Amino acid sequence: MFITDADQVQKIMSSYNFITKDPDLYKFLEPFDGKGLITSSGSKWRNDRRLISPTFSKKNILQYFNPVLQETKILINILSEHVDKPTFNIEPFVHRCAADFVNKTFLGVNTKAQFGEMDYFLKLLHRMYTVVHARIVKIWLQNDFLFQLSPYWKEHEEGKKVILGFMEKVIETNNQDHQTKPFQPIIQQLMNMKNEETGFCTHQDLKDHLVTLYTASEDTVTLIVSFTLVLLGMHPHIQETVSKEIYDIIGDKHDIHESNIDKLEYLDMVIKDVLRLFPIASFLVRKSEKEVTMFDYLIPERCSIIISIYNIHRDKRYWEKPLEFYPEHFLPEAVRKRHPYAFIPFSAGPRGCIGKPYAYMALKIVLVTILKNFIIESDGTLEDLKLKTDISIRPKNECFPIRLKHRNSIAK
Ligand code: HEM
Repeated sequence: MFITDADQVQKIMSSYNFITKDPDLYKFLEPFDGKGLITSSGSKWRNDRRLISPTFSKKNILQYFNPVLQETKILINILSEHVDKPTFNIEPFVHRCAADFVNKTFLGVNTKAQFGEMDYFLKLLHRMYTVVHARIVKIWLQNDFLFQLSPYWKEHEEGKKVILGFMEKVIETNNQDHQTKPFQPIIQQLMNMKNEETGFCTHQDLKDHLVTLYTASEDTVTLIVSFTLVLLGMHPHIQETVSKEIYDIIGDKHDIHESNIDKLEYLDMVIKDVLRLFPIASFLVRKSEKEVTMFDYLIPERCSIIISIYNIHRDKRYWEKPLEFYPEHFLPEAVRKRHPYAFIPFSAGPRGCIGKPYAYMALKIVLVTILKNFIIESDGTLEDLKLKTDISIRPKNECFPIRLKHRNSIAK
């Protein structure tokens, strides 16, 4: 079943009959994610989700504000080299920065991805999104024997070795690291939950959850920052309105502070319209746990339901300018009038994204800090951005071209 109607999505997503992901598709993530939150189901998912959720509450993730900001300031220094230089692809720079702050805040390790230390790892990780997606969409690769004969197999095995090996090393290092940090990384919080009674969190649980959280965060945040910068470069008047808001709320002498986050309302609208145009997961697949009648159809047990977020986000029934970058879609009165399930970039309901508060915080820190320092320029129009999708949605040529100029003083 293919769903593109917000009413139907609401019924599916808020029902416990549809919280099982389609195992025939999600099983290809399991060699990496094991039984982490994205791939697990049933009581394992329910228990783990209940235990992990408080770790990602808006209040708890604020302790990561400064570590994310510190890494972003390193990014600014690196980007300064590109001021007044020709067009370049911003994505690898944001990706390395995101890797460093995710490593710090989730895994409790200090890395220097921004200085090239993790380039092989990040390239391999990126490649795995393509390999896993290929297995999902190319039916012949779903057969283990044929997959092992394909050129993807060697990469898949190398990816497993390097990514899982990295997580093992991180867990080992964390067990030996008794220094007190000004914040408690996610790994530490998960380890503190170790409990014989609940059975959580074994070594395997820890590894599965860390790989899942890692892969769910670094690529998503990188892509949304990169898409936003390209769109702001294409729409100078929107960029100036954001810059003015930043100046009014933060001024040009200080860094962004955690108390500013909720006040940056126009920036929030900008990010949301980027999430609308480029929903990281362009579609979701759920499986019915039992036979039900819904919207006048009999949905049999184990029926696959495909929810096309991409189509809903560009449907003229819900959006005034569906194919344009138009942050005003998120003015409070427009939001009030719209169906609540017409905008679901983080999915929704019990299986909605656990990392939403972390994502919004990181997106705002990185975008504000870049926009306080630079004016972004990019050529072309939104229509020129041809997309493809692997595990995430991204430009077909994987390039986010921009130019930078110094912003000496933010728009006053
Ligand atoms: C802009 C950033 C992000 C977007 C657009 C996004 C989007 C999504 C979507 C659409 C889903 C549902 C996937 C599905 O049903 O298969 C999801 C689930 C999930 N996301 Fe995110 N995500 C983002 C950032 C993050 C971050 C930063 C984390 C890490 C904390 C994270 C962790 C997860 C996890 C663990 C799940 C599975 C939840 C469950 O099934 O219980 N995400 N995300």
